[in-house]
Amino acid sequence: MASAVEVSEDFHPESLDKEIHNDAHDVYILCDYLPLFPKSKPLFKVTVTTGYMSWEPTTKEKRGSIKAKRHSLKGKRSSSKQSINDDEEYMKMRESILRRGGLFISLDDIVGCDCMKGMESGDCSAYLTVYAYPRRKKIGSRRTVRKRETLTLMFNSCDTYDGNLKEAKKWKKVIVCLLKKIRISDLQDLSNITLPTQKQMFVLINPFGGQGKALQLFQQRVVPILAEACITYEMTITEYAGHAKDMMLSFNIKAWYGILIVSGDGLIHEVINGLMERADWEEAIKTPIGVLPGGSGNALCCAISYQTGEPYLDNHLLHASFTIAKHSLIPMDLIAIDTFQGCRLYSFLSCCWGLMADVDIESEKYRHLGNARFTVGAVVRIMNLRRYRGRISFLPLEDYMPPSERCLQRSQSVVHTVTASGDSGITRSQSTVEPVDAQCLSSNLDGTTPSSDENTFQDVQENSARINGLEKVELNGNDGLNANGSNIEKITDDVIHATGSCVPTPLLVPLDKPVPSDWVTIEGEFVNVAAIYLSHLAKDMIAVSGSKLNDGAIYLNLAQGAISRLKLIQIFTAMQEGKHASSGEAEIIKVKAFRFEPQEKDGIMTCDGERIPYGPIQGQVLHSLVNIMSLKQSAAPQQ
Ligand SMILES: Nc1ncnc2c1ncn2[C@@H]1O[C@H](COP(=O)(O)OP(=O)(O)OP(=O)(O)O)[C@@H](O)[C@H]1O
Repeated sequence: MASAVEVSEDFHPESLDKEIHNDAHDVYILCDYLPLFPKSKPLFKVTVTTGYMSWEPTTKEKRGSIKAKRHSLKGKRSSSKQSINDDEEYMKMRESILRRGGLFISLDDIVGCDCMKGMESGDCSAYLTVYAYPRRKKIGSRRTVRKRETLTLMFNSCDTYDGNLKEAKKWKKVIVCLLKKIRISDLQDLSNITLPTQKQMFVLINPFGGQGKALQLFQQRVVPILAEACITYEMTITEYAGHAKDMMLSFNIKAWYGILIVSGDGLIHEVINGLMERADWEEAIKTPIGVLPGGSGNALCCAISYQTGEPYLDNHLLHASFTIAKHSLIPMDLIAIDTFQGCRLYSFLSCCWGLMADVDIESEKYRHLGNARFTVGAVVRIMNLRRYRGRISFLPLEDYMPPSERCLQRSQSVVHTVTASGDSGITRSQSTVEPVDAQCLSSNLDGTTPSSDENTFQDVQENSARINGLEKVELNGNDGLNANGSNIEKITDDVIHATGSCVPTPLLVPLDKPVPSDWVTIEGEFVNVAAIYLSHLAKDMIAVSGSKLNDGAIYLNLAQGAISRLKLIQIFTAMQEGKHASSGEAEIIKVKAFRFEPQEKDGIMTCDGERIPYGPIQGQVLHSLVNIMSLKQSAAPQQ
């Protein structure tokens, strides 16, 4: 990091050309900053370089006039440390500028700048306002949060407004280039630099997301930040469940920079599945996707903030909007999910069966509580605990060591077979396992009607019928419906349409075939079965604190049937801070692929928080398929 350039007070910007010549990576600007005393001498030396902007008093005499400011800086010094990089030289520079009574702001905290005209008649000055969101200590808390700050430079060396505006525009361009990491080797070259034309964002808003305030929040609190960052957009409000997915099927990927989703995880699921169903899915799924918290859970948005060290417990919308304004593209894994009805879904968050799925769907009736609906739902469900019998198979990502306390039977290299005659049985290479329950659906999905498996095949039929039947039951009971009471429609919609692109999934064999021999199978009774791929399930539910967007891993959360209510409450409590870890009765296993085969007739299964037909499903990781708008990932998540 180069040091700031010392220049005299009568400095003229062009004179810097010579000085920056030997240091082609950094640009320095010096201009008048006269917000308090128009038409007086410059108070500050303003420096802009690749890492920061700073304001310093130019003369000793003038220092008294900014005494108050220097005082307030003391508090800011330590609190803003987290938002700037750790480069030693950079820190030294910052400290020295602050010591001299200056202001310092990291370019990482600046979203944009704009030229303006003075309000007063006769003022021929041009103003350049810089919009920044540095982190400041939250009053009464040890946490830091971003606060909007504007810094205004006045240009008044010319007698005409046009002359001053020309100068202001020039420095605006310099700042924009630095923000966009466009190299400027010489200020004379500035006119030769063409800034990339910015394509618009396609903004999708679910008016029923969360507590139904997504549109209002977007207009009041997001639009101003997008404007400061010069991000243009066109807004579309979804009209029905499934609308976003329909739009994605014919979305013109060439016409837009990216898709900005203002909703919860349900709309993100729709967008991803719409893009993946297209014939050109490989290109379409690379369309940058940004998310703003407009739902109840907002798991992806929380996970992004968590990984980048951005606050999300306080004013998440502001921090997520800042992320969009400053974003880089970070790849995210998707999970290809095959359902027993032959549907292919693409999941970015979770596939759940048991407790978590029950809570997600059953807590819909507490939607008015916002994010708290999950806590209330969890307490209600734990008090009325259900257990589900089934078989879980997975391909471990790392060496898998089952906990010795486990009561369940488990076998490495267990193969379930369905013979040509349709007899269901088990062959195993190592440990002893009881025969598979004859009602296991997955062994019979090829449609054969063997004598011993007749029930099983009927189960498949019944399962489909149950979905239709459920429609009435749930509508009558007003249970498990989404914002417009369309949950069942959503299931039906997915069942009918979710075929689409055939992305290769080499780890998966058809659901009616036994899992490959290098998979592990566990059979028994479970309270919770969840394949999770993000750190968060909701704002205060950190299911897997170590999960990254693109770590190629699925985190299988299994709670066996013997688990106590107390233990479950302890787990849910620990999840609020991400301190939940593997224990004997509740394991977290890192896998590449999984299969769930329920043996109970009734239950709830969810994919990304949306209900899917109840029956066998399987999934595998598709590494780094999606481009997500995020900040650069920080070394350690903070909150
Ligand atoms: N205009 C609409 N009318 C009714 N339903 C809609 C509309 N637009 C979207 N939906 C559906 O609303 C459901 C819920 O939306 P979303 O998931 O975005 O919010 P949420 O459930 O509050 O948040 P989260 O999933 O984070 O908890 C989705 O299944 C989506 O398909």
